[in-house]
Amino acid sequence: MIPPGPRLPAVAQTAWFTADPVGFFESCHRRYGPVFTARYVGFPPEVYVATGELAEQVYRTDLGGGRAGEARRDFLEPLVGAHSVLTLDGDPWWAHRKLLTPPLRARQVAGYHDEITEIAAERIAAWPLGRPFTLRERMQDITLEVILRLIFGIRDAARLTRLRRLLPGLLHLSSAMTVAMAPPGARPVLGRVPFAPYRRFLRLRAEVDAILYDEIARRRDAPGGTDVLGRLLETELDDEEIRDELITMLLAGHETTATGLAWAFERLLRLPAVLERLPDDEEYLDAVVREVLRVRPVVYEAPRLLDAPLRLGDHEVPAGWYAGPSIPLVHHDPAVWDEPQEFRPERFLDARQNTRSWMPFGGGRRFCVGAQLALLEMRVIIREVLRRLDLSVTDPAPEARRLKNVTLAPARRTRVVARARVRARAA
Ligand code: HEM
Repeated sequence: MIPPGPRLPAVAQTAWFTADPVGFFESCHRRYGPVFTARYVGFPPEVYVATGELAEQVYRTDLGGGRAGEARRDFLEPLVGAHSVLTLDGDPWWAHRKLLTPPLRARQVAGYHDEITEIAAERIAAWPLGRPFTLRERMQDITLEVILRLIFGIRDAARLTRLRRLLPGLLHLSSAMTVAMAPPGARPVLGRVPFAPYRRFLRLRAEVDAILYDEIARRRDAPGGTDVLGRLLETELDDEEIRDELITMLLAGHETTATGLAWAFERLLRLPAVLERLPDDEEYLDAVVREVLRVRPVVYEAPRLLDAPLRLGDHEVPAGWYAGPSIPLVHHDPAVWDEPQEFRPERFLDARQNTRSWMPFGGGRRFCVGAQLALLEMRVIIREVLRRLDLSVTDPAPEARRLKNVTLAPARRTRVVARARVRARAA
């Protein structure tokens, strides 16, 4: 039996999902149970599952029968190119994944701790005091810098300045343009239309690529370095493949981590008892980060495009459809999470916690390759902010979750006021 779902026309489901993704998931779940079908304009039907156990069954298709790469390719290829671990599948995917994993392992990224601390301290020192501002952009500024210095390995001040200026615009144009304005078949034409966003995107991309290829050439002449680019240059990847993977890590790791941090402060500033125990208890800080990503997962889904029909309990999902977890629903499964709505970091201090139902980074073989870096960044940046500043919110009401590209972001972008700490917290 095909999983049930709303009878509304696809256009109405798309509008509902876009306006309130979590509300849409919750309503479908209540009405149709833990496996349901949504229909969006321009895409094959998508089946969502609401438990960790069912999600695992979908992730098992990573061994054959499901393609995570193809599910993302149409949106991402204009920016990440044809050689990205995000959009490849099968053997070519594995060839890249094998090379990208070692430099992003926990032990490797631990070596970035001090430099992330420095970047955060430098940036936080420039935040305004005593007047409202939005934290999300400030977090994007920090996570971009981490990528430029520790992944791209760029040290040259002029180059850093140019990329800081170019990359936010490129990312912005690419998300707006690929989804809404440039279906794959129309791209060659749109690329020639003066003033079309797609043409502007191509121009910006060419500017960024010129800098990246130049950097790659320079580094081939002077090998070494502990950044991720240095490690990729030791592999058999050619320049174009390396360029594509650098942009992939930027795209996958910049806005996601910044949004996770924006949610961390959106939650913490409304939870004085939790805030009080921060930031110096490292184990508790780690639990706080994990709990933030549970109650406010940044990425809401991790679909696979099915090559073959997939059985999920009493249901069968046809080949050619998408299947994957609704991550917010899995993270609020009452059979696994005691009082799921409550923010309780202590859950993660308990070693028996069921981690199968915690999937902010997806799962299966396509599990986020940058998860360890993201977790480290979140711990370090939260700690550095709290050591230096007292933050307060401008409006005590919780911020709603809004769709922002592939993420769920705080609607008011985490609006706060900062004051210097009278006595700095212990360093
Ligand atoms: C809080 C921050 C982050 C979140 C919530 C996040 C979430 C995710 C999710 C849900 C997936 C899809 C997994 C799946 O399909 O099962 C993914 C994939 C990926 N992420 Fe992350 N991510 C974050 C940070 C990063 C960072 C910092 C990097 C790199 C530096 C990164 C690189 C990637 C890559 C390359 C993939 C594709 C993996 C593959 O298909 O083999 N992510 N991420």
